[in-house]
Amino acid sequence: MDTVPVIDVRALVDATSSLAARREVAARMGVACRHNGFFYVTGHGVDVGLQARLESLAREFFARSEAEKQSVRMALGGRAWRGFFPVGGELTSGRPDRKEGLYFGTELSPEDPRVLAGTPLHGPNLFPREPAGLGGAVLEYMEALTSLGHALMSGIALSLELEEDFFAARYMKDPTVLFRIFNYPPGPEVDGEGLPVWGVGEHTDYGVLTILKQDDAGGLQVKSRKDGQVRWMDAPPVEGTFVCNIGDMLDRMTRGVYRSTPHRVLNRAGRDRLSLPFFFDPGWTAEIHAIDSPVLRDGGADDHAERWDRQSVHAFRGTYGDYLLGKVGKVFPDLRAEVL
Ligand SMILES: O=C(O)CCC(=O)C(=O)O
Ligand SMILES: [Fe+2]
Repeated sequence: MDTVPVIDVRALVDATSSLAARREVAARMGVACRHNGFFYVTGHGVDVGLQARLESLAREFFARSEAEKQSVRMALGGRAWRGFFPVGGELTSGRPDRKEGLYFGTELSPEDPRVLAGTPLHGPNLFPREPAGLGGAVLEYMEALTSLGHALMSGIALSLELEEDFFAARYMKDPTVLFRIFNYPPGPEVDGEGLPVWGVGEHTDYGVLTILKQDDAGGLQVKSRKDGQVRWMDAPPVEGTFVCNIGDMLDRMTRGVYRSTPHRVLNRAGRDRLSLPFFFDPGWTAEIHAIDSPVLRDGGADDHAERWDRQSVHAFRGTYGDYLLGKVGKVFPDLRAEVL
């Protein structure tokens, strides 16, 4: 399998589908998850008009002046960790990425007990005043993608011979939802010292499932292993699809049978690249455990020596909130000191 497979997930989204049809989709997802952990989805039912509106409003935002964009800078979002960061502001893999972005998450009122208690990454969003419709479109999109996330997780549960609501019941009753909009400006592929300048450096995602909308610029690459050889393969834009990939927590839960696969971005299009990753992850206080299932008895080998961060997800004990905080603190070192 040298390309990222395209899977029609209509049966998972459609409440009237047969169990046999859902199992068939799940089986395809299972193959993709055991292989590279990446697949495209079609038949997802997310409104095309909403996607187009969001994309165009996002482009409008990034085209504004730095000063306007800074009016919603992340430091103003405080512990909720929301808002704008400029190009070079995020260090995914220890070095500054060539991207700017907006961070969003579940909209919580300042009176929510978790916000009152000062829980990091919880709070109201920091929406720009202009373009005026952006905040509303983001909320609508997050709601649509949350439904899709539940549908896809039911497929992943079936693929592991678990109850369809396994993840919904145990981990995602109150999922941690983070949503980002990134703009990758064009630029030279190497810096003054000849080192590559990534849009996003090599990394794995932290949670369970990422659902990514990318524009037509391309540049996303997935690390693949074949006969012991590492190869970077392209995950090019495919009209009407989302790219899905699994994160560290599903790797942990499946004992490494479903691997969180490293990926990176290099914008070679010579123009801006827009991408919108949606992270559908376990509840903040959910304790992450390996799933007890015959299918997962012979888990994959511990891979920490080969991982980009040299950490073992299998040695991790704690809640998803603990895991996530450890990671975000590293990618925004300045902000960490300021707001956490
Ligand atoms: O922009 C992309 O295509 C990928 C972004 C990504 O990997 C991430 O945000 O975790
Ligand atoms: Fe990622």
